[in-house]
Amino acid sequence: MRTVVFDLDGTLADTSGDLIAAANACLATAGHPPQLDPAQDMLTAFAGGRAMLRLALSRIGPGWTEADIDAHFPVFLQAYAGAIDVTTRLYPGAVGAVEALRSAGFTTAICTNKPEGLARTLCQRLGITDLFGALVGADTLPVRKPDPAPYRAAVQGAGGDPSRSILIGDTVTDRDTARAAGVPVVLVAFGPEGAGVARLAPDALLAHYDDLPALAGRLLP
Ligand SMILES: O=C(O)COP(=O)(O)O
Ligand SMILES: [Mg+2]
Repeated sequence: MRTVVFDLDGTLADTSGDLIAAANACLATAGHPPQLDPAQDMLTAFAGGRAMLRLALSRIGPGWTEADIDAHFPVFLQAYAGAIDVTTRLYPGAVGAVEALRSAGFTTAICTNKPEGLARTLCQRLGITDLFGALVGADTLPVRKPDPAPYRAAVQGAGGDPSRSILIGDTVTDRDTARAAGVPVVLVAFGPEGAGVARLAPDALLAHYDDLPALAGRLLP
């Protein structure tokens, strides 16, 4: 069975607006004005909550430490959980492509560095839970991407074989996960960097989800 594994943030869905709003809400509880802008800071949003908090605290001033990030992180997660699907949208064609892959006999899974609970909540709100045979999040296993273990768990959870699988993602973390697992990686070219993600030397770029079924067929003949 061939398997296509998807990253979530920045790959299946544009979650950046809600991630940035939650980071700004977290700063507000500490008395700070908003530091992150939905248009300018998308790339950082897709690098995850901690990356957003590091950028925000750097803009406020020097002297912050990783302990400050750790202290802010639960507040950020709580704000995000309360407003996870306000502006978040699936990318055009994503659902159709996953349905087409499944009709063509592929199994599908999600491997994300979002906490599993939040990822499951978001998938339910977006109505895509049943399109995936497995979902592995940042805290499902003791290790997260770019460790290959969550990737392999996602493939196997969907009933697949890692040696007959590919990863669709958006960041260097996804590229490194695929390399560590020894599988092809496709990076989406509709994110904030556009086709600039080619700098990460993926096996292929995906300009639009309509192209994915044919591309998956070529990478996994
Ligand atoms: O929340 C993150 O750190 C990134 O999540 P992703 O792995 O779904 O892109
Ligand atoms: Mg991502």
